[in-house]
Amino acid sequence: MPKPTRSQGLEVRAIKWGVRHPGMVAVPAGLATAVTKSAVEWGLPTTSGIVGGALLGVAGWYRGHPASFDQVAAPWLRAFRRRWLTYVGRRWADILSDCDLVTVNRRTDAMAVPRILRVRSASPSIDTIHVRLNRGQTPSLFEERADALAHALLAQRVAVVKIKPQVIGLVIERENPFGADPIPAIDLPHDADEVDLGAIELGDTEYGTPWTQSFLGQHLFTAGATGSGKGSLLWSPLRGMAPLLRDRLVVPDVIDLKEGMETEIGAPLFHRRAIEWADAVSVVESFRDELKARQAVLREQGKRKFTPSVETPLRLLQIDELGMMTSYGPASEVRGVLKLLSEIMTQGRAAGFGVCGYVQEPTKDTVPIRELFTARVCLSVTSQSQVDMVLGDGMRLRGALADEIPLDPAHAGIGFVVEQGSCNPLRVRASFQTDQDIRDLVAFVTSGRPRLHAVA
Ligand SMILES: Nc1ncnc2c1ncn2[C@@H]1O[C@H](COP(=O)(O)OP(=O)(O)OP(=O)(O)O)[C@@H](O)[C@H]1O
Repeated sequence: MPKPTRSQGLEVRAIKWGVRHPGMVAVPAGLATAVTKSAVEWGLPTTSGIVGGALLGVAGWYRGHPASFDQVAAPWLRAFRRRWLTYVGRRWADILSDCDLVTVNRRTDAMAVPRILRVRSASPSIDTIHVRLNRGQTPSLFEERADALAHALLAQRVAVVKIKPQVIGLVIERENPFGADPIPAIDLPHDADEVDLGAIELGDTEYGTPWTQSFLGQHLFTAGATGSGKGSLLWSPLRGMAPLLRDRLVVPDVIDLKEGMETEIGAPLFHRRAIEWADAVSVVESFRDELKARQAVLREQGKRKFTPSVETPLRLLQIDELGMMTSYGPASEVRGVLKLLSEIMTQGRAAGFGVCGYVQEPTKDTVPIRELFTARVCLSVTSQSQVDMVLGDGMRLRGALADEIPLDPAHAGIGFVVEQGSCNPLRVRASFQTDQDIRDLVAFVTSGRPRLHAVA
């Protein structure tokens, strides 16, 4: 038999590599095969040129458009690297064996290691591995061993998610990217041109970049158990918009049915503030009436969209503990409130009327209008199912372990968001506003103008 040439030998080795490691995704084997095939057909110089060109293209993408690189290419490259360096054959087998998660055939004594089907790495600190269970194993066996597995993988925690019979997802949280100290409030912007309503800074992302949120044509939903830090997401948007509040290009209302405790200190910032049920209903009614009037004005002017101005400011309605309005209030009136809020939220976006709702309990029963919110933040919640309720189906499996965020000051304000255009959760931490920060904000906004607010 003729001896294979060097390039044929390479090709055979690449194919064998893929066959010998069947759990290890087809990508490397396919890639290696493609490269060797190209080397056989076009020669090494051409192939090196193509590979080099591709690498340069990736590097150019990274430098030229880091945001889209982070969203699209980085998760894929990270997953690839982790698959082949961290969760690779022998190492994976040893870890599972040490954690008692392998099975041994009684007849043949052969050890079977649960096979990795897929590795995803949505963020630098969270991986999700899909694993096929051996016959006789159950997801609860992995749940029992999750702590041991986390230590063996040098991770903070491992959560187990059932995907389908015999397949589980292991969500591996490698580290907490945020320190124990709160992220300080941003410096107060002084001029209106420093503020972009399409990107108000709320805190940091796990990449250490600013976490921004648009308030143009958006309704923001924030869910979190008591003590999770929802208050930060009430004050941070206002701080980010400070000069616009001062110049009346943004006019906020607030409903705070917890006896006004959360918002008392910043009361002068609000155009209307309600701390009792009857006033709260009238704030929602007035907000809807103003929306109707704004729509009429825009129609007369032949405009389909508002532009923030003193005559047509961005109107924000912040509702702390939204569940009190949409579920726990007097039964006879809750229906009317739901109708008003639905009207505002379905029609308000183009006219510049946004709603920010804050809830402890994000279920449909408590917040039937949940689906009308266009942006969502999930802070620490009390059950696994609440994560997908807030962020969308499958987000917990993709790494949003919001139910595992400890409810303590060192973790307050940490949560997950799913940015527009992305299908991966992003870990974020809201910046923290001390009482003094809120007082400074009030002083800045109200300086040189008569008090704006009128308690409804
Ligand atoms: N972004 C943050 N960073 C660090 N610590 C925070 C942050 N936000 C809040 N905290 C801390 O967590 C505590 C609870 O925060 P907060 O009152 O905002 O929670 P909450 O979710 O509004 O709770 P509740 O629903 O009971 O009002 C605060 O007293 C503060 O010490």
